[in-house]
Amino acid sequence: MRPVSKYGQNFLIDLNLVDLIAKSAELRSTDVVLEIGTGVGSLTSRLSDAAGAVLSVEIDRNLHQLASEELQGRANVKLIQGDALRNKNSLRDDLMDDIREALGRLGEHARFLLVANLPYNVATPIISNLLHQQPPPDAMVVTIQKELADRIVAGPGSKDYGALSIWIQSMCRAEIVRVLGPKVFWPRPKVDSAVIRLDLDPERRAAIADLDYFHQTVRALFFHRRKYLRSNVISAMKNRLDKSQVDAVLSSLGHGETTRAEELSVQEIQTLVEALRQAEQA
Ligand SMILES: C[S@@+](CC[C@H](N)C(=O)[O-])C[C@H]1O[C@@H](n2cnc3c(N)ncnc32)[C@H](O)[C@@H]1O
Repeated sequence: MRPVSKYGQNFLIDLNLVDLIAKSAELRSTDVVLEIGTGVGSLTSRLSDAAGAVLSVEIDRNLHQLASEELQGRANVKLIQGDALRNKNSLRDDLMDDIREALGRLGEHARFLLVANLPYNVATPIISNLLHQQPPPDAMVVTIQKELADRIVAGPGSKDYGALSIWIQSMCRAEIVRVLGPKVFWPRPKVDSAVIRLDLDPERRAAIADLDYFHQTVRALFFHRRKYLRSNVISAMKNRLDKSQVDAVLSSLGHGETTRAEELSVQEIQTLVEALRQAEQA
């Protein structure tokens, strides 16, 4: 078998780590697990042992074929061959239909989790997009590039803190479970990886009045990192709020002319975005 690098094929060869990922998910028999990147099915079989239903997607036809043979007879596993993404930013449509169907079947305590050794090139859109879905995952336990994990867990003032940290932390508790060096994969990637765990906080998510507005605005606030917050807000609100309206919102929240977005906590950014949304509606 020859790995296809454009598909981010770095397989975990240390099976203890495959176990660590599966164990970190603390699965129950009423859980529905989405895995993106079946590979040859080593993580899939462990997920199938512990969960109620596993839906696993693999883009590579040959791997899908191998995994289908490997996982034959496992009634709680559904394998899909194809791209998990419809386009750069959205999941393919049928995945959530399958998830909702399985959740309905497994009863009122059923939870939805993403557990995967993600293909690195699509890890960000997969994680970000799942938080827009209904339902979003109750938890995600995934292997990703360490550099991406650092951005996800970063706090104010850190160079890694940005729109992605805020989008995820506004809804989830985020922690790095384990840093993995290149040696535990075949072929070896050039960079370190990390297993991260994200736990959804439904109350925090419900506190965001408009998820699409929030996500877009947060991205715009960090668009020009070197600029002050005020100038990023003015650009983001172009043709929607004039400068005096932006200044009124910023000063009501105590943000001065030299405040930068990366100095604000997740909560402060949330409050600011909601104030801008309400000012637009006024
Ligand atoms: C990092 S490997 C993980 C494989 C396996 N789960 C493991 O742990 O060894 C990522 C897998 O995702 C697949 N993949 C890449 N892009 C994909 C996409 N857009 N949709 C579905 N699968 C994808 C790759 O072919 C590869 O098998």
